[in-house]
Amino acid sequence: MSIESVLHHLNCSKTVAFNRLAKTVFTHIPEPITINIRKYSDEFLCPNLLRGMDYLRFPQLNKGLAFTMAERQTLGIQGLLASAVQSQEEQLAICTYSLSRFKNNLNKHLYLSELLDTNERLFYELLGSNIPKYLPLVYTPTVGLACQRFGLVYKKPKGIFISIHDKGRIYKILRNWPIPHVRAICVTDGERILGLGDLGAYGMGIPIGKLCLYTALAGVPPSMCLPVTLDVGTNNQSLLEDPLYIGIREKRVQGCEYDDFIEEFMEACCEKYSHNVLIQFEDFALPNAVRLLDKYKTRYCTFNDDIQGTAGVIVAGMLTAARITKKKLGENIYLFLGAGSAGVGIANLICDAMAQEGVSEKEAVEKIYLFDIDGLLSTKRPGGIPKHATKYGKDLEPTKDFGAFVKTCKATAIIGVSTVGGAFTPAILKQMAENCERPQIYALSNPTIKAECTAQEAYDNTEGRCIYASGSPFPPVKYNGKEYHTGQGNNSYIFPGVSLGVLACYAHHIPDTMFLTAARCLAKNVTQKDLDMGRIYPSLSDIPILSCKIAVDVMEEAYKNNLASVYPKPKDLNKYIADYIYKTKYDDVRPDFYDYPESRGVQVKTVEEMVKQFKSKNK
Ligand SMILES: NC(=O)C1=CN([C@@H]2O[C@H](COP(=O)(O)OP(=O)(O)OC[C@H]3O[C@@H](n4cnc5c(N)ncnc54)[C@H](O)[C@@H]3O)[C@@H](O)[C@H]2O)C=CC1
Ligand SMILES: CC(=O)C(=O)O
Ligand SMILES: [Mg+2]
Repeated sequence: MSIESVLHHLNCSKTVAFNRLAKTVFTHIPEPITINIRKYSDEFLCPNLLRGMDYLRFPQLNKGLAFTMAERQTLGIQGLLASAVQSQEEQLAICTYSLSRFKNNLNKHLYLSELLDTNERLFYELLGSNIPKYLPLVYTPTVGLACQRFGLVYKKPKGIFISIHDKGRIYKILRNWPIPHVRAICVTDGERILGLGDLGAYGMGIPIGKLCLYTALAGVPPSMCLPVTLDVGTNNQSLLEDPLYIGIREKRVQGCEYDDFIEEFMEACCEKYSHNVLIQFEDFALPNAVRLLDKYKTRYCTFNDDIQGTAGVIVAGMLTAARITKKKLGENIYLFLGAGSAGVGIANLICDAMAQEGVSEKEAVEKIYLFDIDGLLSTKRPGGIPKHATKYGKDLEPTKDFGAFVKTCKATAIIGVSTVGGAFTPAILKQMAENCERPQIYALSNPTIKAECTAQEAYDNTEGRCIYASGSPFPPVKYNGKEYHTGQGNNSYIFPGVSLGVLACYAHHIPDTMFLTAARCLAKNVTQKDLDMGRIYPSLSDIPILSCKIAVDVMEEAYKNNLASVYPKPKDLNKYIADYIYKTKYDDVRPDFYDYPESRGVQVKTVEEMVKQFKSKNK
């Protein structure tokens, strides 16, 4: 279809046409788009040319049985649907019930994935209806399993795979994505998927899951998001031999070839989607993660979630813990198990937060100890200290005995980012309880099996005195006849809000300070009720509201530091964000074109009523 025929059909100018089309199909574009229409001529969907069936085929448009009779007649889909007309609430009740019938979480994940392929708004409506219940099904821990089984899970394209053999053609491949106005890309090369190691192209589940959270937790319109997997091979032998493996069956490419490939990818993204397209790096392995962030953070609108997002959420937890312990950040001793992307990212942001308390960098660094697979980061150890963590090297004798060191350094906070499930043994936890009145225990490795200790273990071994957070959710803890609901120290509290703010004001860079801003905003929103329940984070259900607050603070910072590109600055940022975000409720199809009387006449039932009705019918 040529652009000329589209314009002829619409009888209007190119820019007006595009804005009208884009606004109709992707109804959630808040700002006018000024684009080079030629660039998009071969790649956008024109609603006026859509055939009726397309309204059922495209998940962005589909409402299933919720199309009213008037809409069905208007769109020419009468008869393609059964006669019943359902409300979105009724559909939600059916989905809630259907999902509850699956016993296995991977099957639930698959059900949700299919719903996303069928009816996007219903999918997000369902997710939003109970975030604590559904988040673990689209995110950690289930997403880890889905990645491991991605060969079975993979059905329809939800993102783009770019392989090392596509070098020289990345721009062309990006053009194959059917939606033109992508604003946020989440990219992985699959080398460090959660704590599960190198999953190669199976890692695609992660960018898909993270971008789902952009929408579910921050209202970023899904059409703006593009998941990408860079398939540079895998060093995971079992995948290379797995008949179901969907990636290239070669060892990982490294060195200059890898770097050139990433460079071409970054350039192609900007050429295709404008220079401030946001690129979130996710689950890259250690040397690449740190190196690429350093290389690109001042050249592109980019951040590394494992380094910076994680730092934001953990510093927020520590700021909240300070309200319980009555100790400033600078009055603690921090001991890390794991000195990789997450560990050093957190340590660096703790230093930045301490600097705001007036602690010098030297003093801050003195309060932070890190262990990696080779033991304490000691200047005396053979093999030295990895470059990204040099400043944390201590002039102490090398040791690999983390447990003994908990006592030696008198740690008041231990942070597990090691991928070693169960590494915080009962002895270590007991020692923490001796070190201070309210020890902080962060068992952050994902998925659940990789957590350094469970919530229950932490309580049981610290006489219930610990302040605990984990990367994946744990069931409530029972201790001394009381129930505690511990918090999830997961970057999902931070990256959706930061990205929303960055996207909304078209910020062209994302400095580290934005993550401290987000951390402070998150910490400020923890209530006494949260603390009484045993958690240092707000409820997961509050994340959508928190993300909007974080976004507003991020935007304020962007304007203050001349990083924003939307001018004049909106007068009311809260309203601007509220208008910006994706709406999961169905809207009427082309109500301004057609004025059919409503023919539904269906009594709307509540979700509870529907579930009850279904249960009684299916006994
Ligand atoms: N809760 C959250 O929001 C987040 C959690 N994570 C989790 O943290 C873990 C680590 O992630 P990254 O830092 O990105 O990985 P990474 O690969 O960059 O770092 C892992 C670190 O653990 C160390 N390590 C490995 N085995 C060890 C052992 N037996 N003893 C001591 N240290 C050991 C490594 O030497 C390395 O320093 C993963 O499980 C990941 O899922 C990561 C980002 C966010
Ligand atoms: C949460 C996250 O980003 C990770 O475990 O890698
Ligand atoms: Mg990650």
